[in-house]
Amino acid sequence: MVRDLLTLPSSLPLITAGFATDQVHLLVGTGSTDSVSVCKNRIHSILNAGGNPIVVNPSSPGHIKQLHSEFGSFKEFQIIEREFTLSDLTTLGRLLVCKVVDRVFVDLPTAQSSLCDEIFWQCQKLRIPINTFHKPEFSTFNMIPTWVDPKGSGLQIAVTTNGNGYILANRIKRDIISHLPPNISEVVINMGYLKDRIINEDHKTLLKEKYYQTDMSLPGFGYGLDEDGWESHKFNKLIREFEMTSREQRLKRTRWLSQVMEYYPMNKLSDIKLEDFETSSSSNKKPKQESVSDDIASPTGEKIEEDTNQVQLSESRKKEDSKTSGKISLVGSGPGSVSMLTIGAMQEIKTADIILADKLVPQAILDLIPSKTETFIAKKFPGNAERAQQELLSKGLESLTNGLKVVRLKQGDPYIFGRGGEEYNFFKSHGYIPSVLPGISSSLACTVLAQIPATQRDVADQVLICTGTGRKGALPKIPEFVESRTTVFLMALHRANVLITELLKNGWDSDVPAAIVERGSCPDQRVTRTLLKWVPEVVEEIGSRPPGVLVVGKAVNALADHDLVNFDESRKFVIDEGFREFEIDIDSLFK
Ligand SMILES: O=C(O)CCc1c2[nH]c(c1CC(=O)O)Cc1[nH]c(c(CC(=O)O)c1CCC(=O)O)Cc1[nH]c(c(CC(=O)O)c1CCC(=O)O)Cc1[nH]c(c(CCC(=O)O)c1CC(=O)O)C2
Ligand SMILES: C[S@@+](CC[C@H](N)C(=O)[O-])C[C@H]1O[C@@H](n2cnc3c(N)ncnc32)[C@H](O)[C@@H]1O
Repeated sequence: MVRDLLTLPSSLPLITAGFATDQVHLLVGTGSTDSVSVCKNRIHSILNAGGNPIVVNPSSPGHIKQLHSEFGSFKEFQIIEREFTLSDLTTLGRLLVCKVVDRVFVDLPTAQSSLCDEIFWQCQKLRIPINTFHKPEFSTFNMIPTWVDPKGSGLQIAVTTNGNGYILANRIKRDIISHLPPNISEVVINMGYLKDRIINEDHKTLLKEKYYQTDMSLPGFGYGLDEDGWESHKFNKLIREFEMTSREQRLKRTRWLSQVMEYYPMNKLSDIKLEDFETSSSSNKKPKQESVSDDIASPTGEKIEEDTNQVQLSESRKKEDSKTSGKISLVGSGPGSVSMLTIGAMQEIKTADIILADKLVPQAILDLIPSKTETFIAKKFPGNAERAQQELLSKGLESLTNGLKVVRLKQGDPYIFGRGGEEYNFFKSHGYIPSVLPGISSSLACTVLAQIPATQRDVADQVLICTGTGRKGALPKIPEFVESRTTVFLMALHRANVLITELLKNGWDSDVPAAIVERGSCPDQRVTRTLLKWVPEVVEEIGSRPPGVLVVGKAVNALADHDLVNFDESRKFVIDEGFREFEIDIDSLFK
């Protein structure tokens, strides 16, 4: 690589979102060309961030005129029409910080470029961040091309290539923005609104109570603006729906919103309301109470089944006198990639009157649904899965009695931990025999996507697909350890520590290879290889990118580069990011 090591930092810059409210930012010089566009962009950025831009040593009367006409109406903006002196650094700043300016931008005409060195070292001594235009050697930070949502949602998108090309960075930024849903502003505004409401209504009551730790147990959803903890594994941590502590009860909506942000189709997040949570989580919700009391009891499983029976009775009564009856299919949509959807599933998606989709059905599949088709996405999140299931079934039944073609779009395969069998029985008991279309289950797709041959001669002669979480969050019956078996655990990562402990207690080899395969076949697929004994701490370290499977067995490394998977205490895991989608030209397929 041809790089001028003298000018560019060898390590990557630390990207932060710096607060600049009321700060004084000094712009020394306005550039050596007729255009003041760079200076203008900086002044706009400083004003947008609530700062006070002061221009000193403007390069020409023309520049002064242009800047006054653009920024003259801003009281925060100043131009000092004289040469720069080093004392400006310690006299033009805020009283709060002894008049030291908070940030310096240098863009001097060529004739004054010798000053750059002096300004830089003075700023270093005073610990003032400094950027010198096109001189990285005299800079401690650089501005990066940033898109600011013009609708004021607060969304900003910045891209840096760390010196590989400003134009390229701008183009990458434009490409990212072009892929956002058109209503992204409304999505961001709505999510921020719901977060603030939940914090004010749920968390503040907790803060008054003795046991509430101030360390948010759900990073990425704290009071502040820190958004770098968003992949924490905790937002998906196992919560038993029917055995929540009163504290977990109070944080229920926090978990719900975290999962909605993680799972729900991006473009639909603008329509989510807190009432959605109430309806999908407790159709018999207690009357709203002023303060959250200790006696909120989660409905028991029996209560929910009774409710479901109520749904059945009332719907079946309706059915008797309905004139036409609808049709229903339970359709497996595969792990997520469109290239792994069956033709039958595609046909069902294209011809449905209403689609009832799992929350796990990824965006790429949902995007295939014709815009005219009503889509209802299960709001199943930790702690309200049963109620959401009931809501979904009654929606399906209502549509059937109205004579609609109902497609129940399940993630992966309907009969692999998809409640497909229960749903089949439910609709059959109401006189609707579902047609069931298999899908590629994530349990097998993820092994292939991670380059794991689930069976291979002299490596593995059997495959076991096992849940990590049973009814009401119970542990499954722990399978025996078989050296020649590949075991794929689903619904397991949110309780990896408990599960692994049980496996090791039951004679599983702690050094057997293991792989965590998350968001298989989606653009943000992640494969993490490690050893079984280290899975809990690896999950803790890399955070959660659900949904994910845990694959255990010698087959995990059968095709891997042995140097890469030769783990020890100093290197316990290796990550392989991303999935290269097969290009699918759907139209040509059906010509
Ligand atoms: O490991 C993780 O990160 C979370 C694992 C995970 C679970 N449910 C989930 C996922 C996928 C996901 O949300 O990423 C999400 C999940 N669980 C399930 C489905 C399929 C469906 O409900 O249509 C789905 C997907 C729902 C959807 O996408 O809308 C099904 C399920 N949940 C459960 C079971 C096991 C059982 O009930 O016997 C089963 C399989 C039933 C069967 O064999 O057909 C139970 C389960 N799964 C789980 C939990 C913990 C609470 C919770 O997190 O929902 C619980 C406890 C409970 O629901 O009472 C874990
Ligand atoms: C309730 S089960 C549904 C399984 C689904 N019926 C199937 O056949 O793939 C949900 C679990 O499937 C796994 N899962 C689903 N989609 C996945 C994906 N794209 N990548 C990795 N794991 C996935 C995760 O273990 C998740 O906890």
